[in-house]
Amino acid sequence: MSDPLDRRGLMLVLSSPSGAGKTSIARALLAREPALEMSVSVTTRPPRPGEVDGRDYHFIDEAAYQRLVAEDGLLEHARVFDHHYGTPRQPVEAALAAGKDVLFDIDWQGAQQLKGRAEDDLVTVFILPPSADELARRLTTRAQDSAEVIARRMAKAADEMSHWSDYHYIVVNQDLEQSIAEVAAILTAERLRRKRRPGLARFVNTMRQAEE
Ligand SMILES: Nc1ncnc2c1ncn2[C@@H]1O[C@H](COP(=O)(O)OP(=O)(O)OP(=O)(O)O)[C@@H](O)[C@H]1O
Ligand SMILES: Nc1nc2c(ncn2[C@@H]2O[C@H](COP(=O)(O)O)[C@@H](O)[C@H]2O)c(=O)[nH]1
Repeated sequence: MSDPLDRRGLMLVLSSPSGAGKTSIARALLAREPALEMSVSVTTRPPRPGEVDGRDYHFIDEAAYQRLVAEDGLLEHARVFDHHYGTPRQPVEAALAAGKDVLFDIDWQGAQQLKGRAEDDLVTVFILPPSADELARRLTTRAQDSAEVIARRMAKAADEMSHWSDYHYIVVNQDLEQSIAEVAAILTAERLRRKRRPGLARFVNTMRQAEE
């Protein structure tokens, strides 16, 4: 009998203005979801204190980034806050082929590019902060960027937020635990979608035949 749980992997995208909480939600989700794999982006920005190469990002220089673009090694890529960011193609394709789900922490430009390439497999979530003041507070208390970088990110927040309505789901990240639970619920529901479960038709047919 075919496995009724047999299904296609999905691509779960989290976007938000900088500091709204994508990384915090993503980390918690990965810790509780063994079938979920993080897409580790490449970036030309320097590492923040505590960031680990290969875990948080693959930190690369401009020449390496341009090579990846030229050889079509990135599934999507964009310039964000004066640096280049991109999603390495091969690990995502390998994970999806193995039936795993992949989590992306990317901006609206990246989400738009993925939509153009893999709309059927894509589930997008926009994370909003509870207020502009709280967003500023989070960026400041994270204490990992210079005052200049924080000011630049705050200045871009309104523009980033203008893309909220292009996303399938919206989570207002006031209480972190609740936001994690909400994104986990989205993942659970999307995994159960009929279109992602090709094994179901045979499963039901086999049961129906057994009844005859
Ligand atoms: N619900 C919350 N309540 C209070 N603080 C939060 C909440 N969610 C996240 N934070 C804190 O806000 C700061 C920014 O969060 P985080 O780094 O997850 O944001 P981000 O959206 O990934 O930002 P960036 O796009 O710049 O990487 C962190 O210090 C984090 O601990
Ligand atoms: N389009 C893409 N955007 C990305 C990717 N990796 C990260 N990001 C986004 O960049 C900003 C800034 O990130 P930070 O780590 O410097 O704070 C944030 O919105 C990320 O979601 C990517 O591969 N492609």
